[in-house]
Amino acid sequence: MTPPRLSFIDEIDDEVVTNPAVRKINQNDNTQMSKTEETNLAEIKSKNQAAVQSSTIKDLKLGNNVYMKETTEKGRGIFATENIKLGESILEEKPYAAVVDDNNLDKFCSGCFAKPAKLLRCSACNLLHYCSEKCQKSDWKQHKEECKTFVRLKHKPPASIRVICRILRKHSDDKDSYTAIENLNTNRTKFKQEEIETFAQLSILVKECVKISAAAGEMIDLFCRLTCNSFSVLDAEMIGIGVGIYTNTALINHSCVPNCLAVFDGSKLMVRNIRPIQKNEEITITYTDLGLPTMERRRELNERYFFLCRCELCKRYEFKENVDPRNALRCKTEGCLNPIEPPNPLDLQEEIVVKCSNCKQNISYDAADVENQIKESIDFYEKGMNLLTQDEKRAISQLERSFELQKNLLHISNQNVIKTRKSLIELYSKQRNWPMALSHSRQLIDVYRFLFTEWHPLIGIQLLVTGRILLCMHQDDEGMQNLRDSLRILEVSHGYQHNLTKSVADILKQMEREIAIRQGKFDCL
Ligand SMILES: C[S@@+](CC[C@H](N)C(=O)[O-])C[C@H]1O[C@@H](n2cnc3c(N)ncnc32)[C@H](O)[C@@H]1O
Repeated sequence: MTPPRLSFIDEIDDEVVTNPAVRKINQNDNTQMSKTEETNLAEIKSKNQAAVQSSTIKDLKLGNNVYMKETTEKGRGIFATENIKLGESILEEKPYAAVVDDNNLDKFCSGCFAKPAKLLRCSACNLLHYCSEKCQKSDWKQHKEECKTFVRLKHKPPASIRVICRILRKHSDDKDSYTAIENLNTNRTKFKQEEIETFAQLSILVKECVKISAAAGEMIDLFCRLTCNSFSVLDAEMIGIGVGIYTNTALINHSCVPNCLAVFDGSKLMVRNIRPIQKNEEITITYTDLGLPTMERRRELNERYFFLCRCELCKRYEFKENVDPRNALRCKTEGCLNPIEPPNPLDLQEEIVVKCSNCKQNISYDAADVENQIKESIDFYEKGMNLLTQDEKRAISQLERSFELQKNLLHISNQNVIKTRKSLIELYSKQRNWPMALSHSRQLIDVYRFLFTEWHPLIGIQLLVTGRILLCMHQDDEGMQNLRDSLRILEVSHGYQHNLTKSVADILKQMEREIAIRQGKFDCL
């Protein structure tokens, strides 16, 4: 599962930060940078305060059924002006700037983010690809200067730098629209010194790409804003393909039990509600992967967005008696699938006995042994993932070894089991080993139904995957039923107009027609 938010700093690999060119300029620039920074800090702080205090963003155009309000706990947020029934589009927004990820540049169009069978490559920089001349032309205003830079620089800037450069170029062309960027929350004072230093180093790289006169402090501020406000652009199946800045949607706060989700059609972002919403209820999306254990979600939200999540899901697992299945062991009693608390790494006790809240049996295990098995299964998983592109059969064998260890030890919804199953489904499908792919895919539907709300798109997508597998196995009736169930969810999570929803509806129509012809019920003319 890919979180809809960008891991902005993670995107920038160590190689870029430790690039000698960047270090050298940085050393020479050090004193100047801190002085400039100091002079700018007061100005920046007052600007930020003005922005955060501004429920005064008068020209903010949001959807018809929402308004912005400031709260003491979360700052600005978006709220419903009326009751909203399930599956509506709450906000739709084109990106202020968006770029395709480095490893997807030859797979997705840098203009519309579509994934056609064939792409045209920019013949000057050889880096960006487009689905059509039309897309290339419409992106040219953005790409023109960038293209020259890519040709000039040996080291191609990573996606995070490319997106910042696009923002800065837009700034010099259209100062008014830049207010939307300045209005984003910086959380500047909450970043660690080492993060600010990384931003300072990366600013040098940005300045190599764009001719700008922005002071060092302003640049750092921009990095802070993007870290807390940028989105991973996802493909229709919720896999990350790029990074984008959506200035209105960035006003929506987080919950691990969100009433809405961000889905994308190309680079257009749509916020759709997967639960009915009451008048004046806050609109929420998730900033993190909801398959992660609560402790990890909280840690990520705190490190990245500087808040302690107090949603009902996080609070539920503050109580020891509630075991989070996302990192749980499984009950050893036959037929009992209850989650069992995993060993605490800080606990020195070897033999652990816990009472299963479902079957009431005492479950005992050796903490060191369990930890070793988990570690071993992760090692096999990683070996399998490293072999993915070289040798699919060996990759499967390593992943199967990982799964073998996990299946009797970990809860079915444990994040490690989910990851292994997902990779196995992909590999078995590539190998056309449909029965194995089917068995994992069916299990994953159950897991997602257990973890997520009824209308979560991942359930719809897994039903679609399962339906396709079944059709490949000529199990038409069950395959069609899975596709129908998938369509019902996608109509809510993605909407009728989304290309994915339309393609599932088309497959269904086509299959119904084929089956009718086969059964002689339909005149093919
Ligand atoms: C993308 S911004 C959302 C809009 C923001 N509240 C504002 O005023 O601009 C992310 C920031 O909002 C705040 N935030 C978002 N969700 C929150 C939550 N559930 N609890 C507390 N603060 C939250 C945090 O400060 C976070 O860094």
